Amino acid sequence: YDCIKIPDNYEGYSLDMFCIPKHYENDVESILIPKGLITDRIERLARNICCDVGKGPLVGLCVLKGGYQFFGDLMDRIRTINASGENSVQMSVDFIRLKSYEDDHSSGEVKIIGSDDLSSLTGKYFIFKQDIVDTGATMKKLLNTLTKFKPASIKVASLLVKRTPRSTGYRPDYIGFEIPDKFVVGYALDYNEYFRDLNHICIISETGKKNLLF
Ligand SMILES: Oc1ncnc2c1N=NC2
Repeated sequence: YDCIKIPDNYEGYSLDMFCIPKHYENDVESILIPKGLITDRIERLARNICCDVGKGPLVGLCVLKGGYQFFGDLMDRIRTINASGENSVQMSVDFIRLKSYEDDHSSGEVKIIGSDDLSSLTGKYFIFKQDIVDTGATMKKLLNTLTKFKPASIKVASLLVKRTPRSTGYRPDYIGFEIPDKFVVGYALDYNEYFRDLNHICIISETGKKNLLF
């Protein structure tokens, strides 16, 4: 499947065109992807996934924290499709957090914490929901770690993929938008835990970067 490619020189929408919480109006440069566009794009991603997954069962794996908004919205659309379509897919969910090993040179694996029981993955179809794939390094490590559990198939859905020279070239199976190499926030994407309560995907301002540092 192809995805929506936002060009490098795209400036986004002015803050005056949409609603931004007052507490962020100085920390955001422009609106890159308004919430409504995200919602409509997710509806199509859900249809693509349902077409491919066949009879399932499907395990939806949410990579916290950044993925929770995308995960919730995508699973909601898949449920709607299941409720109305002629073929439906039984779904379950699991939530994981990732910690890269302290001695980061490690065997290209990441530590997965918080999931119920990864051995339940064996023989199941599954869809990862990732908020953003930047270099793709974490995703590759994660897939390394998970294939050990012999799932029937692993597919990855990412709302965003960054066009960056630092990319490992990893491409998820379902992508919402390909974006320029800029730091984006909102729709659960954070900067030092800020902006998770911002609906639209925005470009952070220089002021924001300075004010909201650790
Ligand atoms: O642009 C980004 N915004 C938030 N979080 C991350 C980003 N890139 N990698 C992680």
